Amino acid sequence: MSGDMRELKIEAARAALGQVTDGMRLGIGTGSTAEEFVRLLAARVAEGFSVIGVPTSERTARLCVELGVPLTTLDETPALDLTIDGADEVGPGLALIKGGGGALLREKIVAAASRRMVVIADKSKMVETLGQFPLPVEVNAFGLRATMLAIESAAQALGLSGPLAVRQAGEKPFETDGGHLIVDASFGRIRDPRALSNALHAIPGVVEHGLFLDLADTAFIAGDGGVRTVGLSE
Ligand SMILES: O=C(CO)[C@H](O)[C@H](O)COP(=O)(O)O
Repeated sequence: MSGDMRELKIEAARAALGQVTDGMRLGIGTGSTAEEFVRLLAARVAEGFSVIGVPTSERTARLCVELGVPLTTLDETPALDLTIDGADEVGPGLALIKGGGGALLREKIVAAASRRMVVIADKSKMVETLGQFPLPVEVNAFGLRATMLAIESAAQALGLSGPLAVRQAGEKPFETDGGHLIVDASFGRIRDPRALSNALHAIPGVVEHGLFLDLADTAFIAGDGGVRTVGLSE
């Protein structure tokens, strides 16, 4: 990652930190941008700021522990004030593609348990139509081929097609924190994300997918001219 790109992620994360107030119960996202947020948050905690966080992945949990950000679980704290997370794509109406880091299931559970979700990203993530980034679909390993066929035909019924790839981690399939697999679906432009979301949810082997609809209310998008605040109407 170039230094400039990292700087943009830090700027977006800093803007999101401005939304955090003392005593908040936070959902803490996954990925390189969310990790910049954790670093900034940890510095505030070291100054005496009091927050408690639910991490959206084991990776984020490890970083929080290392940097001294207090953690809880969603079972102990089932209602959160604010989730801050990155995204792979940010489309109109703050529809998102997430799951590039493989944490989409916990990310969606945590975001849905939060009163608000704020997205932090650099400008490269803003798109007119979702789908240039392959859509991650978390699936149960049982019946993988049947599930992939079902995904293919559900997509086809919506006029979508393209290769499906089981995500790999070196020689082996990538395994999520929940012990599932990820199928990355390169459908191209997804003109009706809601229809695709519903169709994927109807497939028994699909655990969850990376379309985040009606979850985020604000995005802080960092570009060369500074950080742009994007609301639901944009
Ligand atoms: O959804 C995610 C992880 O599952 C990440 O938020 C997404 O992949 C963006 O990551 P980064 O900030 O590293 O670009």
